[in-house]
Amino acid sequence: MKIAVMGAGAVGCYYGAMLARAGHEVALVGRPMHVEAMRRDGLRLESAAWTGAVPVSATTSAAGVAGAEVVLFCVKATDTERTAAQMAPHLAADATVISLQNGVDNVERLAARLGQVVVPGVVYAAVAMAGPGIVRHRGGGELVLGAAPGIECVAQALRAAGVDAAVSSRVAGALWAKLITNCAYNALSAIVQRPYGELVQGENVWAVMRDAVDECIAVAGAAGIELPDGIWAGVEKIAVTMPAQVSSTAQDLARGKPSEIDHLNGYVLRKGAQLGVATPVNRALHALVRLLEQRRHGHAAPG
Ligand SMILES: NC(=O)C1=CN([C@@H]2O[C@H](COP(=O)(O)OP(=O)(O)OC[C@H]3O[C@@H](n4cnc5c(N)ncnc54)[C@H](OP(=O)(O)O)[C@@H]3O)[C@@H](O)[C@H]2O)C=CC1
Ligand SMILES: CC(C)(CO)C(=O)C(=O)O
Repeated sequence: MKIAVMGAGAVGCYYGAMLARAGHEVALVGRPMHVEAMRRDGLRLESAAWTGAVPVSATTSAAGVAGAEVVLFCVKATDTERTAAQMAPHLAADATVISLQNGVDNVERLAARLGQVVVPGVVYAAVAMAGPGIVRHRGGGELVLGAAPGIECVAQALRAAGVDAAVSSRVAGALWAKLITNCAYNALSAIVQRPYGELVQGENVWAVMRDAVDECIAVAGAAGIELPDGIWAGVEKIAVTMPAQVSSTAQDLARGKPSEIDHLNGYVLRKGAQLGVATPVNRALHALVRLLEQRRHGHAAPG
């Protein structure tokens, strides 16, 4: 299968490496530092199960998606529109485009720019770039893909490559469940720059998380989303299974990069406003992260 990865970062390089290792033709579109390393040394995957380099083709140009049967769209939610516009002129009309991103609105925004169907994907992985052209797998890797024509074939290729990939007609609920977990942890962990295990020991932290989650559940209900059972239990589990983890929002802030907060708590408060559901806790968490982002970008308040 001819596969392109748009956004050669942690997620794109992980699934790209797994598919390339299984013999698929993989082309990655990414930043010069990673592209140069991949062209020179291949794409290196470091995981408990397997470590090594796989040959891939790599380019900094969005034209790298030309001719691909499957495109894994793996940029941050903040880059969706801009990247889609770069990719659109090169994309085959019958390519299967899969969004592997956090947030529930990427598919809609991407499809509007591309003028073609986009398949939602939920990513349950812990992966990070460990250097130019090097991706480190820390755990997980499961994918849930939305039901769509031809998608079972892609899921089969992923499974044969060692990725636990399922197809579900209830992917919207799964995406929202992930969004709700992000709304509970990401901003709090970013504001105090603390891992989850420590975070939840703070006074009233569980109560704040519960309030944020309840608001999200109310917004999802008003939006007609069928959530899976056990949302709060799933949220509680994260502090136990990942006590040493800081959120991706915390990592973005620490690196001075824009975070995805507008597509996490920010999305919930916009959707809540549209649907007449109050979201004061999500609004406060969003506002605090935005203030921190501005401070880190040099827009400090006078005095
Ligand atoms: N990392 C993880 O474990 C998980 C991540 N996710 C989600 O997956 C998505 C991707 O995350 P992740 O892989 O961590 O992010 P990364 O920032 O590691 O990867 C995205 C890469 O794409 C690059 N990029 C952005 N726009 C373009 C473009 N137009 N052309 C070429 N390259 C581009 C970025 O460069 P630059 O930074 O310079 O813009 C970056 O190197 C996010 O929505 C995230 O929330 C979900 C589950 C787990
Ligand atoms: C699941 C969680 C909260 C794990 O860190 C995450 O997706 C993130 O940090 O963005």
